[in-house]
Amino acid sequence: MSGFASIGECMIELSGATGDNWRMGFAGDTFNTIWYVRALAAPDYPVDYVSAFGDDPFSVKQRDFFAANGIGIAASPIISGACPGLYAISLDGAERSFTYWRNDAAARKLAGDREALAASLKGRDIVYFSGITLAILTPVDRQLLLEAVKNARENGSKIAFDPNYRPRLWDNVETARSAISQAMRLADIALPTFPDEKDLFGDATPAATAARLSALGVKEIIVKDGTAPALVSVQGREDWIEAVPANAVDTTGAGDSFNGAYLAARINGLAPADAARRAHCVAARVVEFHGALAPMEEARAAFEKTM
Ligand SMILES: O=C(O)C(=O)C[C@H](O)[C@H](O)CO
Repeated sequence: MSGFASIGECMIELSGATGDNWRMGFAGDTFNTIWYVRALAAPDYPVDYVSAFGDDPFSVKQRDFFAANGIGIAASPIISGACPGLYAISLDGAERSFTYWRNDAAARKLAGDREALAASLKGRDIVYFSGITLAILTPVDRQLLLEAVKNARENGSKIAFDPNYRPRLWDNVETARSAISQAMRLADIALPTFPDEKDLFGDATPAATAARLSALGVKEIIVKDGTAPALVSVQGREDWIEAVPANAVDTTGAGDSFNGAYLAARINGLAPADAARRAHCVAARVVEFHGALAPMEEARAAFEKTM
């Protein structure tokens, strides 16, 4: 087994507006996470972003960007005539909100080719996906994806999952609850954010989130809570890991970078509580940049900083 696969949608991102001038980049929750895994795991550790792509000039630029940064696309299909989705970041102070243009994005077809999906997930140490990955799929494709993840797990991959609840992407709360719980039953590592879990499941505290996920069978649970301490709950042991102060300008990607740094640290052999400490350091640096992706060398410097 070797390598990390992250499944989902990478969009065109508009961030850091000065007046009407926007900076264009590429981002999307599961892509943001693989970006930080790429930055922080060993340089020869294979990482692939599993999605579906278009063939217009922006799709070509997107794939060139991945390749230039050492991120493969495994057997992801390239769909003729399709193009990527787009989102723009609005800021209220450093707090972000998103406007999306993504209904026809190529990524919505990521589970359409079962053989390609199975090939992309084959032999991975870790397969990662999120509630956004589930939300963008049709109900039929959502089940195909969950089946592919289940097969990967049965074949020895560890499954990591972040519910990353975005109410606007779901038809209704019941569907979101059911799909996200189904995914959690397949997860070895859960990386939820407390306010999302409170909204969706009514959890009263991060400890209640950890207890609910543990009852679903998850063994390694990290409950993020913004600038409050993260709860690391692993087989009965609980550690609360303090966040790191930051001069935040844009909180986009904070949770995703936490996940990427956490998973990279675990891949590099660190224990869960130490991995969460590193993850907080990286997330605190990421929010000091506009957009979801901080330069890899900045993430590395934050990750290596002596604690
Ligand atoms: O909201 C989404 O679907 C995105 O993927 C955009 C952002 O990059 C992501 O939410 C940040 O966590």
